[in-house]
Amino acid sequence: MLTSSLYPVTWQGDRAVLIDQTRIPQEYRTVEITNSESMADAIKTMIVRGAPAIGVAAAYGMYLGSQEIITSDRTTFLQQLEEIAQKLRQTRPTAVNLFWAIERQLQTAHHTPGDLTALKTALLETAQTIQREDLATCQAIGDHGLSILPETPEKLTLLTHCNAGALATAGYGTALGVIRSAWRANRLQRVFADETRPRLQGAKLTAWECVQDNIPVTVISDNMAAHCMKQGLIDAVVVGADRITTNGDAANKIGTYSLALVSKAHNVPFFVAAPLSTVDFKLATGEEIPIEERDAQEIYQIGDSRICPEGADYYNPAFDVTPAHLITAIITEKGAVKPEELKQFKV
Ligand SMILES: CSC[C@H]1O[C@H](OP(=O)(O)O)[C@H](O)[C@@H]1O
Repeated sequence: MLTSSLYPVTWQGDRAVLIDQTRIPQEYRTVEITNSESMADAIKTMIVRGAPAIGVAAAYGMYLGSQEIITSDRTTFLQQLEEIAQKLRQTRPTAVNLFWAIERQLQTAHHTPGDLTALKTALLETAQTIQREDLATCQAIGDHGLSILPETPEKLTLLTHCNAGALATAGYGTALGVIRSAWRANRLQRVFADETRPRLQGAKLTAWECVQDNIPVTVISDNMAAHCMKQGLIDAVVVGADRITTNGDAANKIGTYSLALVSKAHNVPFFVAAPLSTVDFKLATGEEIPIEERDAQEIYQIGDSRICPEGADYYNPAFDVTPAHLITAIITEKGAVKPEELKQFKV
């Protein structure tokens, strides 16, 4: 039974309802999505974000797009559905879940016999299945995390980066799923949350999720992790991932790589929590992962305030890649494994 009640995407009859994550924590608002174009925009503008969550969103976007196609001819329908798939693919390049969910919907379309009404129904059912599977996957990740976290006489203090929580998934979360399971098992003292510049998902979203669940949380700026570890404040680091390659290299929010280096320097276990849908077995190493670069305004502006002078240049990669040798274990729904053991799950 799922214990989280926070779902970033819900299906309500003929529309997807998204929590608008750009407004948390100042306000909790939802956005109704009734067409594929709006879903693509919601993913690109990060109203919905987080690898599994954008996979779920894209899956519903494919169904909404199918409803927009006016033809009774199956070949024409499938051609136009591919155009909708391409529109959704072009939203964000790094999280493999987006592409995996779109491909799964295309497979559904191509392999569903009967008329187009049956095909469209199958697309909705597949989106709902993807969402339901991810909910169960996150719970399993959380529970497998308990087996790998350090055994300490005191309750644990865990550091996380960005938001890999219920908001980033179908619910419950991956890194925050491990944190929630540790909290429920009475093994967690406190969470340290990196603010995670420039979009501040840690300060805004992870802190908000922890407060909602009454989990003690301390927000720190991204340059504090080393100092905290040197003081012995951190027992382990648990982060999410947007794309993991066959050798166990993991792309995650920018700043994860430096956090992994600092963890290694302080001999602090560094865990990546992610569903197997985040593993891209078509890629051998992290060098091949496309890294999204986002608008410079995310760097030079906070809210409505510009913090940098005109005339400066900006660089805004949204992700970086942590090499497998810096990762203690990858926590999946099938168990926690060393990075080099990940290939056992390749089908
Ligand atoms: C559980 S995946 C969460 C993952 O996605 C985040 O990126 P973004 O907020 O840009 O979608 C971040 O990398 C998280 O670790």
